[in-house]
Amino acid sequence: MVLHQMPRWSARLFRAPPGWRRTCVLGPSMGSRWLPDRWGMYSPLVCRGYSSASGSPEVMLTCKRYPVQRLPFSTVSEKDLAAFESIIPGRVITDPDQVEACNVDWLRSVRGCSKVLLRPQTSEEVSHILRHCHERNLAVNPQGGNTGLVGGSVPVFDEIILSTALMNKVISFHNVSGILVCQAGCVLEELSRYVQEQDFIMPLDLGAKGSCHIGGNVSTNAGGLRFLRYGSLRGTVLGLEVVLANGTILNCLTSLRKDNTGYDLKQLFIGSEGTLGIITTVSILCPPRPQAVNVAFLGCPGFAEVLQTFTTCKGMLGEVLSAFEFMDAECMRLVRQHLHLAIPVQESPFYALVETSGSSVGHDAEKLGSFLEQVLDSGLVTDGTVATDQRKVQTLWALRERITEALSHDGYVFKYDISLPVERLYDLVIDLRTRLGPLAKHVVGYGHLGDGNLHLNVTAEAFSEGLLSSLEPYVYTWTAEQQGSVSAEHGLGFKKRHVLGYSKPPVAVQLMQQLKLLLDPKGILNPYKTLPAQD
Ligand SMILES: O=C(O)CC[C@@H](O)C(=O)O
Ligand SMILES: [Zn+2]
Repeated sequence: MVLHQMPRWSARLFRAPPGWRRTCVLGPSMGSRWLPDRWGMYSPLVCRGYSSASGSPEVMLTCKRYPVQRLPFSTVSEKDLAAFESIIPGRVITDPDQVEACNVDWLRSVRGCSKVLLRPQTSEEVSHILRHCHERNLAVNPQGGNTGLVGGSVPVFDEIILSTALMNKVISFHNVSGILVCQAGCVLEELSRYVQEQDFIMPLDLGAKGSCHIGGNVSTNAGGLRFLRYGSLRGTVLGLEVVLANGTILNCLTSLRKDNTGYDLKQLFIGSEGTLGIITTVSILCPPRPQAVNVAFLGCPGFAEVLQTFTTCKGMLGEVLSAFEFMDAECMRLVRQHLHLAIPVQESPFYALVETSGSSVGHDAEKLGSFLEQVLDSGLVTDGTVATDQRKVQTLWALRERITEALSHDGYVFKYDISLPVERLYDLVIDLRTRLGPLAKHVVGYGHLGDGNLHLNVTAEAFSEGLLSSLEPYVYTWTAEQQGSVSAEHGLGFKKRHVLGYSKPPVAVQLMQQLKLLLDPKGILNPYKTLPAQD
């Protein structure tokens, strides 16, 4: 371990908070108001939030908070319910309490008023449901783990909620190629555990792993914590089965690494947030499980030093580097304050989390040791700690993964997920602190520095139009001026659909609208999402 070669460096032990990273999936009854949060725990915040008896304020209806008009879809009739019941007997949910939980997003920032929740188990059932909805002009909101951050996974009005929760079977896993084929509703953490038992890992990892579904991950093209090493789902997803708006099943479920026959149709459904079709089955390439994983948690005196640490890291750790995340002091303070997690290094203006994943314990430790020596000696890093055993590795990761959760305890959160040239990644955070002054409670910046992805979060006691108008369109204009992306990895959903034009030219937006019309002529699939409203 690095500690032995380098006495200045201390590997410290932290106690994980009780219940940390407990796994759960939606209970079979769906009658419970205790829903798992994105981190797979039954957190008090979520329990309070979903219990109307607790007296916590109701989330304002999306159609009241935002200027949005219901499109002329039909409304669900008794005959429709009977038709659904014949397709999925016993899995048509109309109990208001159960449906309500699926009407509200995890952040408790948007709320629809759907009256019906459907829980199919197979692609054929999804196909029959969509055929009926298409004929009847009924709008449908596909929903996975409901962990999205842009309001894409809950209805805006009374769209039927089609949950993938019961589509949770692994279909096959090939332990030579590492190709996993599974249904869309498999929970990411359960898949991770499943493939790990066979010495593989999932190519993506997210803070929300305990609740999010692989189908949701693919339909939003989720990025996450392993992107730096394993790249986008656009590369690791090998095939998809998708049900189109009219109920047709499109089988592109190949498990081939190479296939240049015609247009790559599956790419249309990756990242289109359920607006072009509902993903029902996924074929995905899993990398072999690394034999040695090390995590270093470092304190840096400034953002310039974080950047230089990253450059040094790439140069010295090269092929074993698997993650480089950064956090500012403000977000770590909130993690300590709201989650009571101990920060293992001296208080610093910035922190970096570096992960290496390789095949040789000794080789990786040696490389990491020289890197740490170099960054410490040159003053790029002022304090740090290293973990090699799994429990400590997870404890360090928790400090990064649980920032979103900590922020949600701080009040209403305005979220921005931006791609920027890495050297400008933190400028907007500094700029906004001055611009917003006391209007904001906290302005924090953290994210996937290795991918040029900033998570800019602004907290306030409550949602406020005034604060919103100081933030938008300012943040988007600023980002567009740097040729950045206004949504790096969270998608556009409902909340960001109107800003697509900041990152894509009019011709591209028009082509997207034409594709939508071609695949979903009645617009029944996840309406009011992804594409800007058309007049
Ligand atoms: O809450 C956020 O802004 C980011 C969530 C997620 O993408 C993360 O990287 O932790
Ligand atoms: Zn992220």
